[in-house]
Amino acid sequence: MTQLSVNINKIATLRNARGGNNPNILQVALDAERFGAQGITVHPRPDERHIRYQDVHDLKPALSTEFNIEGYPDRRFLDLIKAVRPAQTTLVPDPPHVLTSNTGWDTIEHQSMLRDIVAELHSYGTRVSIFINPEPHYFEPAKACGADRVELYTGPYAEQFHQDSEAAVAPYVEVGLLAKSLDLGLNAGHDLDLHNLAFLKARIPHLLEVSIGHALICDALYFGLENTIQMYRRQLELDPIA
Ligand SMILES: CC(=O)[C@@H](O)[C@H](O)COP(=O)(O)O
Ligand SMILES: NCC(=O)COP(=O)(O)O
Repeated sequence: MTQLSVNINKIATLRNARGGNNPNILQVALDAERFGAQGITVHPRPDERHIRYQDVHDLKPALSTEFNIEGYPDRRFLDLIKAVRPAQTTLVPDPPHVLTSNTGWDTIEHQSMLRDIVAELHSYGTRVSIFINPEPHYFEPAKACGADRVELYTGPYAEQFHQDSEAAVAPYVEVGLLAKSLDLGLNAGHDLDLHNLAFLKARIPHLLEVSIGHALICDALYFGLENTIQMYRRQLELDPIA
């Protein structure tokens, strides 16, 4: 079964637009869980333009599903993980002012740094996932770093999906099998939506988790949060597409 982790960064973006506490992040996260989210994802960035470090501290004791914290592992981020101890930490190589995540780790170049960081994070009792492009040469080094899982960066898949869905998914299927052979758990995320999700899941049935924020929150404007979360859950439960 593939778990749906709802990324609530966009809720924080909306809240921050007026400086108050509307919408209330904590309430939205609890409602998302009640509506069927199987995890909550946040990606605090150094400028705290959406989720703030304090939000992360406030969320942890309230949540009853898996908490996934994504981010670049600078000292402040590592100390946050040490304090909060989420179920999963996803390491993302974003520089400070990037608009949004746009690539995975070069696990060859950053092998020794990642190995040290994964070991430190394991000492805090968190599962560690590494955000990664669908390129086979990065997978054995990711395993050698000690990662429990990898999260496939699905931005390029989403971009190509409408032109040629088979070509778009092919590299992901290949590395999905490679991850399985290396005993690396498999997550996926970035720009997944109601159009491209079921196809990805059908081609990579052993996906353990997808984290979805931007499109899901946009859809919730039209369908409501409860309906939307249920719609995404159903995409993950459809029979395989021929
Ligand atoms: C790693 C990843 O793909 C997500 O965390 C995504 O980047 C969301 O971050 P933003 O909400 O800042 O765009
Ligand atoms: N890890 C991906 C994530 O949390 C959400 O990405 P997006 O759906 O906001 O593009």
